[in-house]
Amino acid sequence: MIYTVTLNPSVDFIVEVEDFQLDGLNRMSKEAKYPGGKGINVSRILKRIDVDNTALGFYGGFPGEFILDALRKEGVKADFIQVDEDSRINIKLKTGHETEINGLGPAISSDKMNDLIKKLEGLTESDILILSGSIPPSMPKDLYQEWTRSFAGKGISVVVDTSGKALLDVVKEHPFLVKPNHHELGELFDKKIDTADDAIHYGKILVEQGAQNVIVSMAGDGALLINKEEVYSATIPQGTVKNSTGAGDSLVAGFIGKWDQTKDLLQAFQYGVASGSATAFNYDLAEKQDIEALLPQVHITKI
Ligand SMILES: Nc1ncnc2c1ncn2[C@@H]1O[C@H](COP(=O)(O)OP(=O)(O)O)[C@@H](O)[C@H]1O
Ligand SMILES: O=P(O)(O)OC[C@H]1O[C@](O)(COP(=O)(O)O)[C@@H](O)[C@@H]1O
Repeated sequence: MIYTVTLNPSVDFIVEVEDFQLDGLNRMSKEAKYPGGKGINVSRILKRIDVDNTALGFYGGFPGEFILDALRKEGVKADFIQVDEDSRINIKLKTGHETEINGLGPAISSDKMNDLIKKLEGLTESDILILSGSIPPSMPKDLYQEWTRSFAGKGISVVVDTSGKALLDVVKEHPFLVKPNHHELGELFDKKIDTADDAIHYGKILVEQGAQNVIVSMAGDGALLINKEEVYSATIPQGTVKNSTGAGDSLVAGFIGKWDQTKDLLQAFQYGVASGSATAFNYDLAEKQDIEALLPQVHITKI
């Protein structure tokens, strides 16, 4: 079974404004609200591609109810722990540019954290654990590292999608997959990454430090899969970007879903990239048919 953990879920409030005025009154030309947070997005895509999974995490207040209700309507299995404060509302402002304003999220007490740990205690070797997104400020900063050490140590495949020091610390604990985008990868080494060669160079360092597989996504400019044995690059389908929120999460979901079904890394990589682009070309996350329509445009080459 695949479990996703979203410590800091969100309502993603997508707001479009034409001719945005910084100091003026702006009116929305289009708006939408979706359940968000990285693990939740992964679970929604997994469900859409028929991969059994359970979403875990914390929820609170009316945004939390919105998130759970939306997951219920889509048939996503969810087992969330209620907290006192409201789940966050993240603003995704579309003005011709994409600007994101993400909230801090509610405080999580150590009792609530222990409730979540209890839910994870039953995981076994055949399970996959996906830890995605920011860690709320009230929780230990090294939580992903601790959990990766503990669960990967039991033979569970752990996937971590995070950034900064949390990511650098996690790779030492041998996660099955990490997926920085090229900006996040550059940040780790204080370098600007503009080329695939640079991305390969720094991606390989994450592998040397312990990650089993590293996917470096570079938005519309390609993606790389790097492990101890090989490096592969993927072409990205052509299309019009409608809303790239959740594109990275869709890549992770497509990759892990296909890996779970086939144990074939290249098929998984191709499916992951098609999933990321299919979401970027849609307003909400992609549907299975959108993903599969893009597969012929994703060509994988060994480097
Ligand atoms: N402009 C784009 N055109 C086509 N596909 C895109 C575009 N932006 C993102 N994607 C798809 O989404 C994936 C993840 O996007 P990226 O922006 O690199 O990650 P993140 O969302 O984590 O920042 C890419 O590998 C690609 O498949
Ligand atoms: O936990 P963080 O890092 O604040 O990110 C949360 C945000 O990321 C998202 O999961 C989207 O992530 P990606 O665009 O990287 O796939 C949104 O749904 C959510 O608002």
